Amino acid sequence: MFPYLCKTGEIAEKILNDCLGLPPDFLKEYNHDRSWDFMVALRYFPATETENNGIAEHEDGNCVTLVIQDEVGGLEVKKDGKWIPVVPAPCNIVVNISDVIQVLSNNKFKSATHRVVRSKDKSRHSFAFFYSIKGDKWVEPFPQFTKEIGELPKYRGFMYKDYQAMRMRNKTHPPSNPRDVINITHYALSTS
Ligand SMILES: O=C(O)CCC(=O)C(=O)O
Ligand SMILES: [Fe+2]
Repeated sequence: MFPYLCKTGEIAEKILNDCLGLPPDFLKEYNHDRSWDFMVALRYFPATETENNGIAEHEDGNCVTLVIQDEVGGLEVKKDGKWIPVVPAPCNIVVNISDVIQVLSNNKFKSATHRVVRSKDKSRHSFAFFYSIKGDKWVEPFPQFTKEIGELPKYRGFMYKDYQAMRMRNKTHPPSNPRDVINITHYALSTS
């Protein structure tokens, strides 16, 4: 399954490359190492009377995420402030844009805000495949979305593994104030 999802990630990356108007294979050449890709198999127990949170609202920190969910559903994506259920269908793979693409494209493409809501009486199963980039890759807005079009970068550059380490720390040492959870805005620059 893993090699097929790698391949699917490459196809999604190619489509994004073309939709962003980048030269052919530009993203592929930037992201040629697959060693940081990983996958998780998740099980969500049924909601209780008082609690239905599966995974709270978040954006993924990688490049592109592929989600395969079972027929129970529960994945939701936020659009214009509203939560839209991603209705499960056999053989469907959900493709979520994640933070790296948001930064490289200088916000032209937005990282999908999503969450999982647990169903009342059924367990839910899903696979999430995180198509990533190499840890020592430098991430900053591409010139095609900044100086070549006269726009200021909306993020300062960073090493992918440093961002991942901070996200991991959010989990191992959750800050007491949710405001202090580190996400991609940590690297945001004021452009005004
Ligand atoms: O289980 C799912 O459908 C999504 C999981 C997810 O968003 C994540 O692991 O980041
Ligand atoms: Fe996610």
